[in-house]
Amino acid sequence: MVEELPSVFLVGPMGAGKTTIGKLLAKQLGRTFVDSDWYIESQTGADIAWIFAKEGEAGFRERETRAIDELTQKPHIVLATGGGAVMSAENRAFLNQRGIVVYLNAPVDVQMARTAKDKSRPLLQQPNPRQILQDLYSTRDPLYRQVAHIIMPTGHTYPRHMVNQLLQQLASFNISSAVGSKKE
Ligand SMILES: Nc1ncnc2c1ncn2[C@@H]1O[C@H](COP(=O)(O)OP(=O)(O)OP(=O)(O)O)[C@@H](O)[C@H]1O
Ligand SMILES: O=C(O)C1=C[C@@H](O)[C@@H](O)[C@H](O)C1
Ligand SMILES: [Mg+2]
Repeated sequence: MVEELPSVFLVGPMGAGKTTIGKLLAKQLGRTFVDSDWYIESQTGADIAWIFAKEGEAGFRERETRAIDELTQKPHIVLATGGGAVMSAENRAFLNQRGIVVYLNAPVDVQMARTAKDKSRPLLQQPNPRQILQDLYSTRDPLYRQVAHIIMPTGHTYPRHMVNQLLQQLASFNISSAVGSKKE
């Protein structure tokens, strides 16, 4: 972990709000926001659906580990990770040891509602996405918890309110807002 300016890494399932919250949090902290899914797409020159179709999930995971290794070495950023990033022990060590990890935790019903219309997540393009989200949650929830320094439920809270709550928790890790947290 970089002592002076630790980065904040957001983990959690698809639809938990990592990208949404991450962007707002970075703005409040005056930091650069990076999304590992977007970074992988920009490095590859192709979207995630294309990578899964051409290289399989295994190919995507190799790219993801390279991206997580690289991005977790950057100080002073807010990083939103892909929903499956915690599946690799190597990624978990990079995340847990190099910054403050926040687990954004949303119930499966909420994940379902938030991801239903978006076709960009290849793992959910199946006849029963709810079951897939449920199965992924069962496998991954213990791993998100294992790697996290802070756990925040996101299911029923507006993004701006979530960010204010998160800023309060991050203060105890010496991470503070550059522009001050706004009241709802
Ligand atoms: N706290 C919230 N309240 C209401 N809607 C939200 C909240 N957080 C996110 N959303 C909405 O849910 C959808 C999914 O959010 P987002 O893309 O941020 O999830 P994610 O965790 O980054 O997912 P993925 O792992 O697939 O990248 C978006 O349409 C976003 O606007
Ligand atoms: O939960 C997952 O395994 C994934 C989540 C997304 O963020 C992307 O990283 C990709 O669609 C895989
Ligand atoms: Mg995202």
